[in-house]
Amino acid sequence: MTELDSLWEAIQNSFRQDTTPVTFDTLIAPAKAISLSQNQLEIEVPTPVHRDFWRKNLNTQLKEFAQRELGRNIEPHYVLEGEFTYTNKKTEDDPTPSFEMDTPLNPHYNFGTFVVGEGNKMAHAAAFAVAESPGSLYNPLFIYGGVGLGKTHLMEAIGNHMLQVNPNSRVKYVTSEDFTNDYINAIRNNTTEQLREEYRNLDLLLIDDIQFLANKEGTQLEFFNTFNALHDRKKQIVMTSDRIPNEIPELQDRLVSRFRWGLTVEITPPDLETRIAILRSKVEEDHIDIGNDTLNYIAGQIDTNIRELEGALTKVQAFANLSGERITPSLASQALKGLHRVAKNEISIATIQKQVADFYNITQGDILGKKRVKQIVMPRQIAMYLSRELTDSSLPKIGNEFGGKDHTTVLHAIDKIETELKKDTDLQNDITKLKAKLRS
Ligand SMILES: Nc1ncnc2c1ncn2[C@@H]1O[C@H](COP(=O)(O)OP(=O)(O)OP(=O)(O)O)[C@@H](O)[C@H]1O
Repeated sequence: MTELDSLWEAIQNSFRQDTTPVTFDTLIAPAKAISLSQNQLEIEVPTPVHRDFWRKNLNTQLKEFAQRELGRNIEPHYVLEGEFTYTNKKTEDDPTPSFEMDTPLNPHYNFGTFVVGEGNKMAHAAAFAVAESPGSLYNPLFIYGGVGLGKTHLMEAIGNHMLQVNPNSRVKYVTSEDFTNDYINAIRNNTTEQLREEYRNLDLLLIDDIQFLANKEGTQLEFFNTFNALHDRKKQIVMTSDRIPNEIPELQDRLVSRFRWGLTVEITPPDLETRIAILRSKVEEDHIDIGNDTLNYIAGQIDTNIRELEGALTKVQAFANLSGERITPSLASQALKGLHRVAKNEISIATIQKQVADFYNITQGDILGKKRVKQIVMPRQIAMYLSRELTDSSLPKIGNEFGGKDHTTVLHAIDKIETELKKDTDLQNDITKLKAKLRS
């Protein structure tokens, strides 16, 4: 063993004794010492979140441990393992938590039950770091990604962790719709002062699905003031959304810029290994007897949404209970018959364009083209909307497949259709028919 290896082993052991197993596994164990000179120890870390956490929370201890081992002072230097796609802005310093909770968190949504994979490791590390250092490391933390990928799970895990460390912490979890309703009710009942008192004295505010603040001017102003009050006092704010802040339509610029003060992290759909690991952890937790081959089969059927993945497992279990048969890949295939047809990857953007064009008696060329007449613009926007709904494609990819259009055009189309859908029943019927056709 080299001097560096034995030094690092000793340092890691000291950290292991000094921290909880989950902190150690998440933030300390992934770091590796890569070189040691007279006074500099170079440490490689997997993500910028790890680097920030080491710099801010572990640096002093690291120097102490190294001094104890080597008998001299060293200066740690952190380097990143690779490049990461994330947006990071500088943050503030120091807080401490204390509380009472009126929105119960789901106790299952904790870090221990969260399976870490390629698509969520950055979000997981950031959430954990925030739970360990609320208000100081990344404030706000903004987690975004597709439906059913674990955003709420991670967000509530932060709350559960904080409450575990300090049961008096004031933690509140709300969806942005709850926040809106609270605000409207407070105006109606003349209780805005109480509402402010409640929200502005929290240690941790978790706001889910923040995109629903779009178009709500009054609520946005109230939220802006709540945000500022909490941030000024170095209290942690965590938000989730299906998209990045500047893609949320009609969100005031001052909110967009505040949302980007902290860290914005994306969760992307899990790869096959992660899906299998999620299923495995679920069957172990529920003591279900299912072989790896069946788990592989189920994980192969659903590749986008973890909620659907869990639903598929439940379906297979129910099918086995009803039929009294053992769970095998062939039983799973029977139980999930028909499911694969609606799996997102089965439908291509080209098929959507063709079906929509046929439905509205125009050509696929019209859909791809640039004509701005109403009879074409609306079907084009519907096709873009369905491409987002029924495939996994990103906005730029959809734009590309629609004759090289910009992703903001796609976003605009989706928002337009979503808004129209709220009031136009003919459009609702058309979309239902088109979806049924595409899935048949
Ligand atoms: N990495 C993971 N490990 C274990 N379970 C997970 C993981 N990711 C998601 N889940 C589970 O998948 C389900 C859906 O997750 P969650 O509700 O957090 O998704 P979401 O991204 O908030 O979805 P939505 O966009 O609908 O709000 C939950 O039961 C959650 O526990």
